[in-house]
Amino acid sequence: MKDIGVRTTESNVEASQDADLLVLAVKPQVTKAVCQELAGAWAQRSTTPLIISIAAGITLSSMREWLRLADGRVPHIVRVMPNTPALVGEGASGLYADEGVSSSEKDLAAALLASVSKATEWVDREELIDVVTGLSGSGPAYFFAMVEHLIESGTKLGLSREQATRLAKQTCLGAGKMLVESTEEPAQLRRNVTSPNGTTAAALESFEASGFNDIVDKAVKAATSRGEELGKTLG
Ligand SMILES: NC(=O)C1=CN([C@@H]2O[C@H](COP(=O)(O)OP(=O)(O)OC[C@H]3O[C@@H](n4cnc5c(N)ncnc54)[C@H](OP(=O)(O)O)[C@@H]3O)[C@@H](O)[C@H]2O)C=CC1
Ligand SMILES: O=C(O)[C@@H]1CCC=N1
Repeated sequence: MKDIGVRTTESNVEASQDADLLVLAVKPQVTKAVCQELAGAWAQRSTTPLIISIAAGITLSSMREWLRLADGRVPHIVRVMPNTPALVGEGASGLYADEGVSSSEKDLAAALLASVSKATEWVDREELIDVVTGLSGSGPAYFFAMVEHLIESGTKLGLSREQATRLAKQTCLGAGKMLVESTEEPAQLRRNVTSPNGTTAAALESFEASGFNDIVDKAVKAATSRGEELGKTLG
């Protein structure tokens, strides 16, 4: 971290001491304890940092309660939901802030997320952050699972694992690139691959017969509901 000028510490209090902005990136189960630790340490500060929380499910009202200072002041909080492709500068992120957050604070949060995200979407109701979590927060894992299964299928049908891996990964990357670079809708891109009575049609009919749409719908709902549940049980 020294070569990029970042100071590190294992103390939350020390890390937050002079901060104007604090990214709260601990697990939902740890968020309450960390917030309370910080609020206790900030009693003497004249200003508090802007908090950007990435914790799945944890609501603004819970965090406000935990971060409330002894004199009643409450730091401003923006809830965001990034995803792991942020690690390669290709993140997709959702953000929510209510009326207590100023427009310059919102701009700061959006700029931070935009530095690692290609899609940065504000939502206008807090509960939609759970939907963003179910779609794009958890979403990379859905595509990784799909690629894992494509590799297994290709291997079972006779390709070497290495060949199947290279073909599946590049197919995912190529399809992703077309999705973001093409002016055509995803459905049209799908139709372009699907020759009448051809191989793609056979695969898509198999997907449909296995209830593919329902599988995706249920999975996104399951992740969204889990976010809501985390908020209720840990709040
Ligand atoms: N994983 C993902 O794709 C996404 C995760 N999120 C959210 O990000 C948060 C972190 O998730 P994830 O990165 O998967 O979890 P990890 O367990 O990988 O990371 C949690 C981090 O918190 C640190 N930590 C644990 N306890 C404390 C503490 N008391 N004070 C300070 N730091 C602490 C851990 O350090 P150590 O390892 O030393 O214990 C670790 O570095 C969650 O709230 C999750 O909902 C949001 C979007 C996407
Ligand atoms: O699985 C999780 O709970 C976190 C939130 C979004 C992605 N990973």
